[in-house]
Amino acid sequence: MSVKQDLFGTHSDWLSHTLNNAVAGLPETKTYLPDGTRIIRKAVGVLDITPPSDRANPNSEALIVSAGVHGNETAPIEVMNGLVSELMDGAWELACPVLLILGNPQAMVAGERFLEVNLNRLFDGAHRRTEYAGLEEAARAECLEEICRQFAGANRQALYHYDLHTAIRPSHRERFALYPFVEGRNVPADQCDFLLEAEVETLLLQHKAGTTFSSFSSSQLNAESFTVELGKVRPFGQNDLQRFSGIRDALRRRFRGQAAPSPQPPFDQLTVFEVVHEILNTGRNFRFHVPDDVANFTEYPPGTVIWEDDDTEYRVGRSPEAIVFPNPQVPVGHRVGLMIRPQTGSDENLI
Ligand SMILES: O=C(O)CCC(=O)N[C@@H](CCC(=O)O)C(=O)O
Ligand SMILES: [Zn+2]
Repeated sequence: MSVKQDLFGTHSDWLSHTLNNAVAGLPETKTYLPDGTRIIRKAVGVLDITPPSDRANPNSEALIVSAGVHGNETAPIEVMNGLVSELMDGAWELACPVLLILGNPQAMVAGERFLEVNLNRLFDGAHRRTEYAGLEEAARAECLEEICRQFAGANRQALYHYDLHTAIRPSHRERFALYPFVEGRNVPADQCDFLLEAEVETLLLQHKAGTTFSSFSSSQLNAESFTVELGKVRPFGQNDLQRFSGIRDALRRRFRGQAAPSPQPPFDQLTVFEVVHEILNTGRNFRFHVPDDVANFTEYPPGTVIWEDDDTEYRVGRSPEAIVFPNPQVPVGHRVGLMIRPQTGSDENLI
């Protein structure tokens, strides 16, 4: 039997196997590529891939790469599936341990952001909250956390996590990354260069810890983690994958253990914003004053009322602020959007 058959049965590739087994609880399966690379399918949509022990890992790193945490954000899923196919077809050799994750297979089948609850709000233990008991997404978050912990425990190299997404709204900045907040943590310069290599020119620094996948891996696994927004949400088959070649090529370079190129024009300057306010649906007659169709990074002048409820309101402060991820259709307590402004002062959060 071929490696593909071992892992994916009659299905042509990883994505097809994942979509066709989204509700199945398949047992763990292990196989080896002809070059000795070990592939373990830890769960549906989760591959733990380790090069032979005598192969050099020049960048001394282990990588977690995830996509499809939101089921309708399909382009990064297609990018990852393509890289897995290349590896399995022997197009190149893997140099470092990688954990590849398609986050929410059932939502991918449904073509929806999520089924019952937003998976990307359930990490860092939030899946244990009583209101989420018995939900598919809570079980998936728990499963993914455990697999990531095992991977981090088994691979003592520097750990990196890139959680790949696409955005619901159009955006004045096509690609941007979010750096989860961890007390005392600064963005390493080599990670800024990696984002530029992936043609991601904008970085948002979170101002408080959250319950996203990247927050979990950075705070609990000590990974350097980023949520990376790579373009616009589209159904499977409708993505222009050329627009995603930056992340594809940059990830492939890391997987192969090749040296980092120095940033090249036009992708040689990272623009950094800081989150100044997270808008939450307070549930107290919450009113959101940002129109439904507004693009990410739309700027509002000082004094603009962004939201209000029966007790309070939020106005833009002394300098202009921009909105990211505006979405009032979320449950009470969940995020309606982020208010950001260009990073002030020196680059104190960058090293
Ligand atoms: O376009 C949108 O409104 C959402 C896109 C998306 O899924 N973004 C992530 C960002 C996670 C983070 O803050 O690190 C999300 O909302 O989960
Ligand atoms: Zn998303």
